[in-house]
Amino acid sequence: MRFLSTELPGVFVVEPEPRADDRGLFARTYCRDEFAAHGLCIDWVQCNVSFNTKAGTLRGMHWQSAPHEEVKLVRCTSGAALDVIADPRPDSPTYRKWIAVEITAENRRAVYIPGGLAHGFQTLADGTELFYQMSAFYVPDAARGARWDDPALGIAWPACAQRIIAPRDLSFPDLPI
Ligand SMILES: Cc1cn([C@H]2C[C@H](O)[C@@H](COP(=O)(O)OP(=O)(O)O[C@H]3O[C@@H](C)C(=O)[C@@H](O)[C@H]3O)O2)c(=O)[nH]c1=O
Repeated sequence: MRFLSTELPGVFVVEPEPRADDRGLFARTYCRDEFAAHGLCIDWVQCNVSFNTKAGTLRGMHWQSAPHEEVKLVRCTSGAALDVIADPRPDSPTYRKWIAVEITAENRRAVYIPGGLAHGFQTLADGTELFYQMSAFYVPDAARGARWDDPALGIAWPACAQRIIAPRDLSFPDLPI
């Protein structure tokens, strides 16, 4: 696996190194020792799947507050999505910074997201499924969110014919500027 750092400290793109032969390919998608060698989380307590019927489905931007911060390892197992990570912590040197990574079933990239950062995605194809490994349990009372179009973040989402967003995700208050 290749661990590629990003402009948001602590966020990594994890790329598999496929071994191809006549049958297809084989690739490691997670290795405890390699993650530990990079100082990354190796203690996953929950795995989630997120299926999205339509292209243009946007979920996020979500995180859990202390002491329930979640590290997330997110990959796309069907279709394609633009995965977005933002820093919603006003006391952070990278407050309001965001990055986007295209994750697809074909490129098999995973995105490693440290606790406390906001995560969301927009699907780029119908029938897109994401698979998450999570370092902490779901605690609904600790759920926090930033709106997809929060001016403090200014995320450049891809254009699409129709964006599908849950009412809760449209109701998050503005982050301070
Ligand atoms: C996240 C989560 C939700 N649920 C329930 C609550 C609700 O009834 C239903 C759907 O939940 P949501 O609407 O919050 O699902 P969703 O909007 O897909 O939430 C996810 O969004 C992306 C961007 C993330 O980063 C994830 O960590 C998670 O927050 O599933 C669980 O039971 N366990 C969980 O871990």
